[in-house]
Amino acid sequence: MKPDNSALEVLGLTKRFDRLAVDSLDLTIRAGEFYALVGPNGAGKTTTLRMVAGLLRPDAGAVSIFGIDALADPVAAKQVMAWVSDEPMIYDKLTPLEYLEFVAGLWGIAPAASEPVAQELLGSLGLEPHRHERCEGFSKGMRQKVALAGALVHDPRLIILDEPLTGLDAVSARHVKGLLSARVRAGCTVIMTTHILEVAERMADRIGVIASGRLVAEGTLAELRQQNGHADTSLEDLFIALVTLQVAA
Ligand SMILES: Nc1ncnc2c1ncn2[C@@H]1O[C@H](COP(=O)(O)OP(=O)(O)OP(=O)(O)O)[C@@H](O)[C@H]1O
Repeated sequence: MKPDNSALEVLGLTKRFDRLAVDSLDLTIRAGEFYALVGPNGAGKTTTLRMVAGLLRPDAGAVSIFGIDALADPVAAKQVMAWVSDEPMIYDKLTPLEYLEFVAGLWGIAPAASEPVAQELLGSLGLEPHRHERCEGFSKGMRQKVALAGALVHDPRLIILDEPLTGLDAVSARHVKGLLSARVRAGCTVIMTTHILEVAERMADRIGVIASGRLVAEGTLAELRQQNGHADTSLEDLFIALVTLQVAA
């Protein structure tokens, strides 16, 4: 089911709660691309990514991560990916450095190997001055960055983030965007949900639009514009047009 260069292949992914949240979704993310998933509130973005990350069992469908069947072998799949929730949980009594060393230990990475990685992550996220302070005194944005650093400490090839920029100030947002772009340049694949369409427009190689649990459009910004028939439309206008069409259908 996996084309040679795909990082993630989702086929027929379906999840129903009291109503259908993800509706037989097909999605292919190429290795090395920065992919933004956008869509209205309740469209099924988080539910899709939680199933991909192995946190929620799909009712139907298949998930392949670099060729690993993530439903049959979730441990192997988790080793090559990172999941960063929009509600991060970290250990408050630890300092960022201790937290990263703790997470690295869970992955079986020796402290001698993890420490330079942790220091580099904290530096690139602007947390270096706070590395020896306990997380309990941190703001929401600082906690988000510690959680992101923790998710990257095992050097995942696929990084999946749910709304990573929400609640971050401009400086922190720039740190996170810089870190993610650097990871993509180094060959990682990033999938991110966002409501900040400007971020999708500026950062993503391709954008997927989800509505009512289905992928209703996908492509580069130029391709989306072409599909919509307006060469100079903003992503916001395209988004509203696509989503309105979906609601009317
Ligand atoms: N644990 C749950 N129990 C019941 N319903 C759920 C649960 N999680 C999600 N849903 C429902 O599934 C649908 C999709 O929700 P989801 O959180 O995936 O949307 P989303 O696109 O991420 O939205 P948002 O942009 O608001 O975060 C919604 O109708 C939501 O109410």
